[in-house]
Amino acid sequence: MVDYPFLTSAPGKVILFGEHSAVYNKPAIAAALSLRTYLLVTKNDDPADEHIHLEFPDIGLSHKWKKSQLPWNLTTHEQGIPPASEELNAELVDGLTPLLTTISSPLHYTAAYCFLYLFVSLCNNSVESGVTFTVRSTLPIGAGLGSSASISVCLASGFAYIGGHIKEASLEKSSKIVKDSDECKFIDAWSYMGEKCIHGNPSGIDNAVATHGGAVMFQRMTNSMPSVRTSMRNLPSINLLLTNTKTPRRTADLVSNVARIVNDFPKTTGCILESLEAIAREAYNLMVRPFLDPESKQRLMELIRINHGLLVSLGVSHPNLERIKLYCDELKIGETKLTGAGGGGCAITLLHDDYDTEAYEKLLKKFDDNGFETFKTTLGGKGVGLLTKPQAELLEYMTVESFINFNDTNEIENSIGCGSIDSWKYW
Ligand SMILES: Nc1ncnc2c1ncn2[C@@H]1O[C@H](COP(=O)(O)OP(=O)(O)OP(=O)(O)O)[C@@H](O)[C@H]1O
Ligand SMILES: C[C@@](O)(CCO)CC(=O)[O-]
Ligand SMILES: [Mg+2]
Repeated sequence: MVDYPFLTSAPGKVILFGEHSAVYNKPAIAAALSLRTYLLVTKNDDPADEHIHLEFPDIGLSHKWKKSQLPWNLTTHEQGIPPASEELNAELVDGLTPLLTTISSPLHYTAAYCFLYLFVSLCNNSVESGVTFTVRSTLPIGAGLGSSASISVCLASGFAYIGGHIKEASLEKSSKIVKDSDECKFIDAWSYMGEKCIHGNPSGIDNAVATHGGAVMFQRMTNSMPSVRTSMRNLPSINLLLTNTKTPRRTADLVSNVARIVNDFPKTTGCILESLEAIAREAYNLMVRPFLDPESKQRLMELIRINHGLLVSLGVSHPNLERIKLYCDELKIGETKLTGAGGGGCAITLLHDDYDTEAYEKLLKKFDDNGFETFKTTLGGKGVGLLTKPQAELLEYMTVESFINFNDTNEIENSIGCGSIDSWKYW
């Protein structure tokens, strides 16, 4: 029996090399961020409440469904982990459609669709009504930092916990554990289905990083083989600047546009995808060395520039991303590439060791003038976490209202954040 309220949390990610080519089964490198999404699960005391409530204030979405109206008969709850190749359950997708007709914005629709798909799949009909699922994120949403995967992981882990598919997380996840826990495998596989609801054809890299944390080289395989995730334990300390253009875009649109180009220009794009693979492999070899010597660092910088150029050729840049690159080039600050799906969202700049601090100040001013936002964050953080009552006193008085009313990301992080409360448990 689950003791309400409880919280789950998962990190965003930054892709260093290999976005988009990851969808075509090429290797890519990504690391978890310290920016995270948090899901609060509460139960009210009203016995007459027959609803399940969703509160997604970050995107302005509040909704509820009568529990008895959900298509419970369209799932098989014995199914456990879905195979890597599994498509969304078409009958369930059809069964959910009438429940989403009043939601018109695509941003809201995909979030609610992901919520319902995972909820009906993972919680069974005996789940209590009067439960509210409230999500807050310290990540920018739709900006290339894996917000969709981190919400999918929060939902999949929360529902799997309620549905009894996974057992309690433990307070100390030993850094010596090399094998993935069954719980993490379960959450990874189901959050992948959540990502499918949000953007159709995900590679699985974002949800893998949001589940397991750390830094990885990831490659999706063909023919139903499970993806390969190679942990990169001692990532060299690289000085990265993360800049958000704040230009909105949807990963789903960018991924489907690349699919069209790949289809229309198979030979040309085949070569581009192979080049992207070579870049990720060389970057991996450079980054797993114990020490990044100046020559290796220089090569890494050049790989960043080449990677960005190839992404431009696939049509996933944006004038604002090019502006970031232009300013960094002009002021000789470092090499820049877009990160995530592109089309807006964020860019990363690997800083030269000897960049001029005055030039750096000028750069920040230019970014500010353009309405861009820079982030300080650390790479390689923890994966999916759980906060439950006996350990966390704050849950005694945490309400949906207080959670929604956190003013900003600092307040969220300081009040409940994985970085500030050490009673978070990890699977
Ligand atoms: N905090 C949140 N609250 C509600 N919905 C969210 C939240 N975070 C993400 N989403 C859902 O995820 C969608 C954004 O996902 P999308 O894949 O387009 O961008 P991203 O994951 O931020 O970037 P990328 O996929 O390039 O890393 C939103 O439209 C919304 O449906
Ligand atoms: C664009 C993409 O490669 C990364 C999005 O963060 C899509 C994916 O791999 O699922
Ligand atoms: Mg996404």
